[in-house]
Order: sequence, then structure tokens, then C-alpha cells
Amino acid sequence: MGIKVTETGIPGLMIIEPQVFGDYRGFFMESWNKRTMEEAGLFYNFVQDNHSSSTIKGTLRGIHFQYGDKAQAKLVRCVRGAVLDVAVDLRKDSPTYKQWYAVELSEENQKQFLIPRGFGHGFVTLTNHVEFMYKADNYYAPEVDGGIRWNDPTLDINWGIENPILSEKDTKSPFFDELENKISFTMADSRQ
Ligand SMILES: Cc1cn([C@H]2C[C@H](O)[C@@H](COP(=O)(O)OP(=O)(O)O[C@H]3O[C@@H](C)C(=O)[C@@H](O)[C@H]3O)O2)c(=O)[nH]c1=O
Repeated sequence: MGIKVTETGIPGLMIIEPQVFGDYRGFFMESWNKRTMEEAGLFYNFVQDNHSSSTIKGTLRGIHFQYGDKAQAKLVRCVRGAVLDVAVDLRKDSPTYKQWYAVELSEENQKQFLIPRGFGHGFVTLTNHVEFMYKADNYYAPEVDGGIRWNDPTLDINWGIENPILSEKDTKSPFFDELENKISFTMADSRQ
């Protein structure tokens, strides 16, 4: 039983594909196995499982992170429908600082995205009725909730959409340039 791990070019950011066993009933897969991950050199202690449901295609949640030592690594997947999932490298000493990477996660491709601490994260739904699930290695801490405006000109993320459905909070997130001095992630924050 193994997983396929694909590098993204951004250090620490990986795409994980579990082995899927299909038969006439449907399929079975281990959606997360600590030992299998560790055999692949990925050491994470996840403490919280999250599930969000988005009704309408074109719903965008992001770009989110938690400041300081409340930062969260996330292992994210889409169990119904499809999303474009985006991670932004916010680690100041990273060779890929401020770069983003996008991957389609869907019910069909069963891909998972492993996002270490020190990244901003968001996704836009590509279908109606999206069920999105993820593990986090640090607890939710609303007092250090961070957000960057989804259409920030410095980050220039290609979401493939002009007018997404947003939470009220996400319509007011600051732009990256206003936040840059407040963010102090380094590569050491991603160390597992
Ligand atoms: C994220 C989170 C939210 N909540 C509550 C707070 C609020 O009342 C309600 C909705 O929260 P939000 O609007 O922040 O939910 P949402 O916009 O879906 O936020 C999520 O977006 C994606 C992209 C992420 O990466 C996550 O870490 C998280 O930030 O749920 C928790 O109780 N625990 C949690 O871990």
C-alpha cells in the first residue's frame, strides 16, 4: 500500500495520490495513513479535521493562514465535485517566496495537496455542490486568523474567474503589500 508523491517545485509543497482500489462496489482508499506518509518522509501530527461545503460553482475561500506559531500545515482534498486549490509561499527566506501553485483537486482524480506551515491557502469551486475536507496540524485560532485579498495584484493568482462568491470577511482582506511586514514565516516554520 503506497502513495504517489509529486513535487511542485515549491519546497515542501507536494501532491499526494493515495492508492485507490476500485471494484464493482465502488472504491476503497486510505485517505490518510501516518505510517505510509512517514515512509515517504512526511512527518505531520494532524490534530483537526475540517469539512466545508460550497453550494455554488465559483465560490472562493481564501487566501487564509494563521500567524506565528499557530500556523497550520494542511492536507486537503475534494471529496465531491472539483476545485482549483492554491497555495502561496509566504516564507521570507524561501527561493519561491511569493510564488503560488495551483492544482485541480476533484472527486475523480482523488488528489490531495500537502501544504506545509508558512503558506497561504485558498480554493475556488469548479462545480456546484463541493465537499472539501482537510486535516490541520494546529488548532483553529481565530485571534491569529490571517487573510490576503484573493485578487491581490502582487501575488497575481490566476483563479480563472472574475467575480467569485466570497465570504464577507474575504471581501475585506488586506492586500499583500499592507501585510508583508506583519508576516514573519521562514523555511524553519515548515520543518516537520
Ligand atoms: C476555519 C475554521 C472556522 N471555524 C468557524 C469560524 C466561522 O464562524 C465559520 C466559518 O469560518 P471561515 O469563514 O473562516 O471558513 P472558510 O472561509 O472556509 O475558512 C477556511 O478556508 C480555507 C481556504 C482554509 O485554508 C481554512 O484553513 C480556513 O481558513 O467556521 C471554526 O470553528 N473552526 C475552524 O477551523
